[in-house]
Amino acid sequence: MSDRAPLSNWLEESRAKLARAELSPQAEPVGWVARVADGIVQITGLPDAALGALLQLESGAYAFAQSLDPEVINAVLLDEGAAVEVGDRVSDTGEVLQAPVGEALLGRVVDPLGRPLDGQPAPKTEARLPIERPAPEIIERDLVAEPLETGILVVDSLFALGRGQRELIVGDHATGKTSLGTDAIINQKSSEVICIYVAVGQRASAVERVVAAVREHGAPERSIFVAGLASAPPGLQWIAPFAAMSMAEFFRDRGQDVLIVIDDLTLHAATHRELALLTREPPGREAYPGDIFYLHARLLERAAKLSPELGGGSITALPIAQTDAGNLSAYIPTNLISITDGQIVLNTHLFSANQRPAVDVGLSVSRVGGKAQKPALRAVSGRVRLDYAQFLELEMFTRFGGISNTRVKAQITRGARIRALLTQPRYSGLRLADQVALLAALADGALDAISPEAIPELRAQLPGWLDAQATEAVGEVAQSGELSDECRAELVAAVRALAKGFARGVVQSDEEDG
Ligand SMILES: Nc1ncnc2c1ncn2[C@@H]1O[C@H](COP(=O)(O)OP(=O)(O)OP(=O)(O)O)[C@@H](O)[C@H]1O
Repeated sequence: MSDRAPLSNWLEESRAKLARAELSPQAEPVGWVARVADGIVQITGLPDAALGALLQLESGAYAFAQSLDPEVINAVLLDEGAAVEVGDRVSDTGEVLQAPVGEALLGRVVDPLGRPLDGQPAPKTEARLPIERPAPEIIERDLVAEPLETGILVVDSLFALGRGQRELIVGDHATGKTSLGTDAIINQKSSEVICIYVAVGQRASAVERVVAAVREHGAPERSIFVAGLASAPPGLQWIAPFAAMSMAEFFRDRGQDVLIVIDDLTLHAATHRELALLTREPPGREAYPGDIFYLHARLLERAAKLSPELGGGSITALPIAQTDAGNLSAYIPTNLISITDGQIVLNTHLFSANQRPAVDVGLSVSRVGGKAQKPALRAVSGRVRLDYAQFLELEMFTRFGGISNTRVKAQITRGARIRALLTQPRYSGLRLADQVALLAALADGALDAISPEAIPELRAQLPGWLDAQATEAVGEVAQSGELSDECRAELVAAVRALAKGFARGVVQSDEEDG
């Protein structure tokens, strides 16, 4: 009897505790891996998961829901070599896939999820944003009216870019596409623009070259390198441009200007096709799924100039696309050409003829940037395009025989000089005043006395020479963006004086000039 008293006390206490307990049942969405192959996991038992939901597998690996069926979810793995087995538990994190954003990413090389690839500690980012975000509404946008200077004469004078523009860089393999994008990033050294380079499906060594070039010549402290490397799971490559766009939007929303180079969308399209085929989406033209246009349109629409009420920030996008045998009418290049506000076409023959950047001026176009061009540059670049186009046509005829007409001869020598001017080595961006001085001098015949072969050396010496000989004009053009008659005269006189040395065959060094 005495043994039973403690037991009944305990029972009573427990009953009282249970009565007091507030039970709030919690359901945790849990699914199971039904199939796993080629970076794709098929999951059953998560009927409420959202498209793009971030899912965590039993091994700790992450995947995101790429397509939803009533019975099964196709999710793309985001972790390399994740040990996934059939029957593993999968939980829905309740979040859509997000990318870390913030200033801590500046100067860093990271994967699309913000994990470091540069051997340094993980960046301490202050916020996260979904990788898929809506593009700004029409009412939220402003006109593209401010130039984004690339420092590359052929681009800035003939196909000027504006902040908030999307301009495709398109060309065959090894025609200088990456170099053009990298040079545009490097030239932002003298601006306040934040730069993001996104590699999709590239080799690590190629990304390393870009990082090294920006670190040596540009402003790495204002640049972010996001790499979805060829060796990374296709899921990571797929999200890379979207994650990078969210990283760009963080700065845009603070009123800053951002330049994003996406290298390249042809490989991104191939990754999208690979994932779509693995998840058994119906293949369309060239086996790409039906949403391939929408995929890139919704990505690139996010690059825009915001209205002053929203801070006036901008994202300028330079997506890159690769062609085969110069075929611009292939599926992906035509899609991208119709999504963007223009294209810079790079030509293999020009590249082999050492005319670099190998920009095909006949096929390239900038649909909005011209309006954003600084008045000083607009004033002097008007004729160049026409003169150059005429020269290219005339040059073809000269191949069939000698030219006796002096006017035609003059046009050809002038064209050859324009070609020499538009040929520009890497890492040698020109300032606005340098570009204006060169084109004004060309128009006024100040370069007529020198041979096209001497032009590269003249161009190399020009910035230092102008700083010394036309200080006021350089300052005025840089500050106002306008070109007064006095300024123009001062700049042309300075170029004429520099050209004199070359005309005599004497290459003056800066010290001699000083
Ligand atoms: N303006 C230039 N002057 C001199 N060399 C250049 C110039 N632009 C590019 N190059 C050289 O051309 C080569 C190919 O350039 P790049 O890698 O940029 O081409 P790509 O089209 O991006 O190649 P891929 O198809 O492999 O992506 C590089 O060695 C680069 O240094």
